[in-house]
Amino acid sequence: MKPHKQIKDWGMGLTAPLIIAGPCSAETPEQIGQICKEMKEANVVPHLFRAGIWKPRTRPGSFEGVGEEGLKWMEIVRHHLNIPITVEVGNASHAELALKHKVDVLWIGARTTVNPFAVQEIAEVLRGVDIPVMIKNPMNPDLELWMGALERMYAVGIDKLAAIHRGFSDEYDKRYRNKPNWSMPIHLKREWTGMEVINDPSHIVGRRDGLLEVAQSAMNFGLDGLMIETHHDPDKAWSDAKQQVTPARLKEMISSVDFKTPLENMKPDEKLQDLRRAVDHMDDQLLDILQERFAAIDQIGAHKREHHLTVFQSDRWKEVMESRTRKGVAKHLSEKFMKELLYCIHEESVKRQEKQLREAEPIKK
Ligand SMILES: C=C(O[C@@H]1C=C(C(=O)O)C=C[C@H]1O)C(=O)O
Repeated sequence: MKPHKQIKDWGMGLTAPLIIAGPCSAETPEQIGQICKEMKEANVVPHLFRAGIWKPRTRPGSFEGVGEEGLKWMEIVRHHLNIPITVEVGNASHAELALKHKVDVLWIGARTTVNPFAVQEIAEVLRGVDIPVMIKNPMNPDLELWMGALERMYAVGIDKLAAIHRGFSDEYDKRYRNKPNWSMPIHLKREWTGMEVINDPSHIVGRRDGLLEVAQSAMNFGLDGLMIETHHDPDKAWSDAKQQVTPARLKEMISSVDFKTPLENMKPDEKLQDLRRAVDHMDDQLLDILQERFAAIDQIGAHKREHHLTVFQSDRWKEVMESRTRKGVAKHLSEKFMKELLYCIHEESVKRQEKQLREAEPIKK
């Protein structure tokens, strides 16, 4: 597959870390004008201005966005700040209207990403159009669905792509509106080389406090930008009042975040090179040990075949799991990590042994 175009190649003078800010919803032309004015005064002009035009609300009856009219107000942003604009599109007609009003960048929200029909319909409208699209993670932590939406865009010729991590709904963990799952963006970056992932702390936290902490974690993990909902009078906002910040606060936040450098295009220094050589050596040792362990597992498998024993032995497995987890925890490895590691090793052991049995004794008909 030919590589997609990263933010720096979108032809808009943008670079990562990308800062996207603007209100949850466009409300009135005055509101958009006031936010722009305060951004300018606070000297915090984002790279990309966001505004929700159509709001997917959980239940009908609350403010559902101003619709097409709001797209006309985006001219106000161009006039005051002269920066590109991004809006969310949730269906084909939104996409048509956004193109008609020359929106610069589109994003697809979490509630749309979960639905391949809707994503495909939007993709059909965008077929052959040169416009960047950002895809928010689906509501549930399903990497395939997230990748699928990016692939649907890529398949119709949209090669200017980025993803947005906005967290996942979690009915038990009330610390967050949408709990971050840092493994997901990292996994996406591993699966799709060069895919940039913007972080959306506003939807993750759902409140003003705690935004900075999440934004910093995103930068520590190596994410590629921040989308922060910004309103001149957050408490009076027509949607998401609790999580929006003023332009002045946005400025403080952006100044306090420590934007880290990805090493990708730089030569690591001597110290890092030495430490990585040590890690390379230890990984080789780990592999040698694993090879020896699986050789022993194979011998146990041969013994089981001879004595007609099942491969899975629950008592032994329980003992292995409990004792190794205890030892690992004593060595400051987390219990979760120990369990996942041991599950993975055990799964491979029983699969190898079962294959041994199957191949040694083909089923006779
Ligand atoms: C190796 C064995 O087979 C399986 C694999 C185990 C392991 O990987 O440690 C433990 C128990 C069994 O489910 C065994 O029975 O000892």
